[in-house]
Amino acid sequence: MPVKKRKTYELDIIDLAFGGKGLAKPDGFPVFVDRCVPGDRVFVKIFKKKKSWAEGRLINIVNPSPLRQEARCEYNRFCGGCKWQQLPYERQLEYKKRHVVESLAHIGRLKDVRVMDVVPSDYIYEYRNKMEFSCSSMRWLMPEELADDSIKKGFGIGLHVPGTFDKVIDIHNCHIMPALGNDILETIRAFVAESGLAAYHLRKHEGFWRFVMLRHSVARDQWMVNLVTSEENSDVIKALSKQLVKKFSQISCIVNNITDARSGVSTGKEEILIHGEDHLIEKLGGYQFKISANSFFQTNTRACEKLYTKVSEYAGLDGSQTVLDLYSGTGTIPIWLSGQAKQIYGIEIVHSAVVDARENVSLNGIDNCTFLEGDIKDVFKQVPEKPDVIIIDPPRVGMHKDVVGHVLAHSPGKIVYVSCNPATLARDLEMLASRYAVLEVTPVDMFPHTYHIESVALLVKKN
Ligand SMILES: C[S@@+](CC[C@H](N)C(=O)[O-])C[C@H]1O[C@@H](n2cnc3c(N)ncnc32)[C@H](O)[C@@H]1O
Repeated sequence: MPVKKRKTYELDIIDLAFGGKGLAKPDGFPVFVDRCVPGDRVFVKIFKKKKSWAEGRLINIVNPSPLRQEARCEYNRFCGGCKWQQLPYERQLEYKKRHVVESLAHIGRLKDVRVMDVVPSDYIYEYRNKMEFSCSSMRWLMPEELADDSIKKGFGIGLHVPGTFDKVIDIHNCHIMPALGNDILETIRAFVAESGLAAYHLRKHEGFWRFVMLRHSVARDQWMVNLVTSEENSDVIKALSKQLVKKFSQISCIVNNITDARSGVSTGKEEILIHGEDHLIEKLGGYQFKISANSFFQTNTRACEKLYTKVSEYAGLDGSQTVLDLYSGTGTIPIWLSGQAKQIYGIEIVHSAVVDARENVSLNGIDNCTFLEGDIKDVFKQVPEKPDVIIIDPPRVGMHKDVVGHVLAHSPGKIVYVSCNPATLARDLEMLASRYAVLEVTPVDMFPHTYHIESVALLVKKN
């Protein structure tokens, strides 16, 4: 075997593989290494060894690839957020397209599908409209911080080291959210540090401060601050709110979500409105959307408009069709298409998302969108009309096989499949390919500097 666990090796990175990791092949044996660029010569320590592949940790770069660029973010070597910053954006798009093509060919056995160039994100920094930072009483120290005695070693607010639940990097500057978010976070950090209340201990499950969620409305340039705590303490939360509102006129909403759940989920069991309204208003195209603290909304607003434009184009509606939108979330796709269809039905499992969808429909004065609540595999039968077009936008795991069965049984003339995971996209398209021809797939980049890629596929019924 060419490599052994816990040993270090000097390797040449020859490609990028699944999950965005660099690939080296000493004597033909695949070794995956995170945060590498093809053309890098790197020093690597093997930490996982399987029969047919191994995984190594980057120790240092012996010879950087000519492709490599300086990452803008100082936490880039450790943070789980955006690991591709060292790769120029055009190259990121090339690799993302290739990932879609290869997933379709290898997982879905769909070799001849036309895959278009990736639709890029106009903003490659400051593009995320929502960030969720964890509070920790035991923050993880970067190597240079370990040597600095002036650094407070306890409390931190930030993002996790990938694959860990208890290692939080104290992030002072995150480049993928709008810059003001960092100033807001800094004010919160200073307040929390002086508050006399402990940040959450992620192993002992003790402490008051749990998460800070920041949300931004591009349309109104307004911010929501969601302070997630383990219990209620209105004096402290109101004091922080007062400071924030005084300093940042852009904050239009502050809520306090309270949760004693042990899991790292920032959704509160109870929400208390502290300042302003309990939601933001965002716009997509000409439509307005109400976004509450716990609602799902696509995280890159401008790229979402590009995604939905592609959905409209593929749906090719002329006002006469009935559309069924599976996995409809807060109703954004039905509302986006409402002016182009006779009637649209959405199915969504999360109650609060369905409530938001219905509110969003009335907010926009729309009368041809109806939402059904429940698991699609159970609720599908309740759709009162046979759809001409089905839109499918499932979570990363893709479609349940019973849902595939329902879709095939209804066999609409056209299917538009939106996916955030090329692997499950390929698997599901293969299942649909018995009755449908996959005419075209367009990847849309919603997540610059990460290997994630959204895709829209157009399927038409075979004769
Ligand atoms: C990727 S989101 C898409 C949301 C929406 N189309 C959008 O663009 O904002 C997937 C949605 O599917 C919902 N979902 C997941 N499993 C479901 C199921 N079995 N039945 C119905 N909805 C489900 C989730 O709650 C989530 O809102």
